[in-house]
Amino acid sequence: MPASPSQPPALEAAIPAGDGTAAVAVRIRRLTKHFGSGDQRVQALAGIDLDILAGEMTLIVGPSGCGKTTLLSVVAGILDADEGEVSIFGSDITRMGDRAKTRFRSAKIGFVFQQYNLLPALTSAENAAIPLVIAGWSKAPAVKKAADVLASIGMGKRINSLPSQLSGGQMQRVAIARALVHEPELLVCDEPTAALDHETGLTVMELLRESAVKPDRAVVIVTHDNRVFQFGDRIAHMDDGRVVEIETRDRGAA
Ligand SMILES: Nc1ncnc2c1ncn2[C@@H]1O[C@H](COP(=O)(O)OP(=O)(O)OP(=O)(O)O)[C@@H](O)[C@H]1O
Repeated sequence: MPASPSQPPALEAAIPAGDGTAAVAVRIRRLTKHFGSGDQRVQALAGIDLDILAGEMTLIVGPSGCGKTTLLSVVAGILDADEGEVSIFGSDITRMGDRAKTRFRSAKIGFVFQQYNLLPALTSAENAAIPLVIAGWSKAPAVKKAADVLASIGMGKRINSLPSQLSGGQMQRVAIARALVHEPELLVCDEPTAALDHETGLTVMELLRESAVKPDRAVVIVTHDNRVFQFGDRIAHMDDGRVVEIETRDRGAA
């Protein structure tokens, strides 16, 4: 169980040592972030130290308001931290200017959200092709590659469907294809199963493990859903803006 927030563990306890073989994909040190000021001031991140390893799925869990989404947003370069370091495969995004960060984010990071955020007038393949078009690909090869990714995740018969013709689980598959199409080094997911029924949520987590966990890529998932904890290699428990415990799952024995 997570430690009590009144008894924060020693810094070393919050940093997984790993077995020395896995590369650190995301190195987070002394990360702080607050919102508001005066009476309204909220310390959302109170000094996060965490290593996220390549080749693993790391889950970030904890009670509502503990800072999970804030942490994910800073790691994804969507939100600026107050202080601290976030190095993604060696590049410290907290030191980048806005334009460099936007470029870095488009090239290196894929996103999956609770709401699928698909464009309603575009087909599955066109939606999934968006990161490639943003990266400068012309439409035909981008849609072709997106269709191949969709086919690889069981959506081959749905490449020409509009979002309104898809179930929630199918829309989330399209969102996963869109997140993976440009082969990002880091995949971040915010509550990817929250809008899905239990069975579909498990299928989406299995799909994320199969398609996204690779030796040279890291996957980070914020979730409330304790039914999907079994899919994580590492579970970082947060409370009150801190990482209070890291659980390691031996998936080889699972
Ligand atoms: N834009 C904002 N303005 C003001 N306060 C904010 C903002 N975003 C988050 N907070 C506050 O920061 C704290 C951490 O919020 P955050 O959304 O990161 O928590 P969470 O663990 O993701 O919560 P949940 O599980 O409910 O989504 C909370 O107290 C929240 O009210």
